[in-house]
Amino acid sequence: MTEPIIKFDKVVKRFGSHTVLDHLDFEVNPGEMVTIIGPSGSGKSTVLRILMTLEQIQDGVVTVEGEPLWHERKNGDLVPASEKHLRKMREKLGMVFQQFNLFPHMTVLRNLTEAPRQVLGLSKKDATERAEELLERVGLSDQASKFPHQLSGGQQQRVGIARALAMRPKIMLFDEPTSALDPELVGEVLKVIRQLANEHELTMLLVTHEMQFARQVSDRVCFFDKGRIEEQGPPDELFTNPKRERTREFLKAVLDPDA
Ligand SMILES: Nc1ncnc2c1ncn2[C@@H]1O[C@H](COP(=O)(O)OP(=O)(O)OP(=O)(O)O)[C@@H](O)[C@H]1O
Repeated sequence: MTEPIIKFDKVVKRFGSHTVLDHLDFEVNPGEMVTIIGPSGSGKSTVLRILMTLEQIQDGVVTVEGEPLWHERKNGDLVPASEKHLRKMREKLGMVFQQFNLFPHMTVLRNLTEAPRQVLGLSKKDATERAEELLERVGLSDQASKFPHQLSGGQQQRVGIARALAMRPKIMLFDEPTSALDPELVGEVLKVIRQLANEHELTMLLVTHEMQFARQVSDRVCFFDKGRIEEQGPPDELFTNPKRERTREFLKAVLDPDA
């Protein structure tokens, strides 16, 4: 049996007295494309932020490629992770944010070369070659010398995807990557994500409100509610024949809001 590349084992996440993830068990297999859907506040983004080490957990264990993320093994025990361990683990993951989060004062090319040079120690030539190849993949070869504010939202988000890919992560996390975009710009970003999913080289975890897209590209859809997975399965099953009442209510509300 394949070992999961991501595993949440009874993970608890609280903000003050508010429990956002309640003993969450969740696994993703290598090369899998998993979409997380669910109501606002159900903890979807928190799952990604924990994986990106942007949020700490209060209980349970998260493992990435079989190694604990927030802990280190010392003499057979799990102890809180050092900054060095977190840095090493973080290199396995890339994240694309809702608000793009590009460096505003750097050109598109520099946005892509900065981390590979600073963090991975690539030469300027190698980082530039890698960046140019990625810009071609996301259809932005002619925009390399522009600054982010000179691009449309859809183009900025494609730079955001290329920038995350420039670090050659094994896992890509997408946090509602199209929700800040004008409707006519959503398609160009989904097209790039679809290409990546079709290549099957990366493990991908996508939080989205784009239900049709989730249905088309995912290997598995997880419906989150109140910090737990209420239901999960292949998209055709979950969308056409949801087993849980809560899933049915949610899908009805988002797919047929006027009914
Ligand atoms: N830094 C924080 N401090 C306090 N509460 C937070 C913080 N971040 C998130 N929360 C709370 O945690 C809960 C889950 O947030 P999360 O962003 O994971 O939800 P979500 O399912 O992604 O929702 P949405 O679809 O609206 O983005 C929410 O109730 C939110 O208010």
